[in-house]
Amino acid sequence: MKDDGINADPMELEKFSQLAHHWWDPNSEFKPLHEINPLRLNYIDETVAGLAGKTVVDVGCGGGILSESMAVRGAKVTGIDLSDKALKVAKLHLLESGQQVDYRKITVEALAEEHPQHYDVVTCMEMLEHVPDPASVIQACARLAKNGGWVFFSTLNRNPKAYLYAIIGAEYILHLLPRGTHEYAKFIKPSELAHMARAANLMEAKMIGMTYNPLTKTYALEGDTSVNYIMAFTA
Ligand SMILES: C[S@@+](CC[C@H](N)C(=O)[O-])C[C@H]1O[C@@H](n2cnc3c(N)ncnc32)[C@H](O)[C@@H]1O
Repeated sequence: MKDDGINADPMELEKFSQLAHHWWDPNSEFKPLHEINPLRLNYIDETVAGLAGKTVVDVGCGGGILSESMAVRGAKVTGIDLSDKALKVAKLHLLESGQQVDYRKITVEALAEEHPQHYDVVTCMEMLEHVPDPASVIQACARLAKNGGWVFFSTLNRNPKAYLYAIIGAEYILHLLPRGTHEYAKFIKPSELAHMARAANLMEAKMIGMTYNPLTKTYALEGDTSVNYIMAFTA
């Protein structure tokens, strides 16, 4: 936790704020998020046996790519983030899409105080590697879920291959992401994520890898969790 008691890195938030106006451009810095979105959306939808009618909170929602797509599937979605600009873009996009998402600027820890055991599904994707204290986010996500509800995290694994693919490959060679997007030390091994989740009383249910093939320029969900992965837990 930072000195001000807020579990956020202002420089990380600034990074996303600077780029926020590109959020819905599928050929921008956010291209990877657009491309992985159908994969993770289907994975979540199938895992929870249908998002339709479920209450969902999307933690670190950014410009709302995942939040909105879950609303399209019929979920009642709240999206939270601490970047004003990302939230503004997310809200503006609702005017275009006609979808409904309740976007709020609030820390996940504060929302968990406000609405403990409230949501059927909690998603926290590509966010843990950008916060000072991921364990605190995991605790809060666990607290937000109803008993028996689902909690999803996705993040980057920490090993030499992940460094090569996620930083050298994605940022320096293929230019999929701006340089400085990711900091290797903040990557999280699945065993570490599972440990923090168990400490938050979550039960590990399943895990899948998210891979990128630079030859076909396509993403896939498969068994290889060595670079990027999604872990699903029940509360
Ligand atoms: C890589 S983006 C991912 C956006 C979205 N989850 C997705 O996968 O499409 C990371 C997001 O986390 C947000 N973020 C970083 N630290 C945060 C914090 N402490 N609380 C809430 N959001 C945070 C950033 O503002 C940014 O929108």
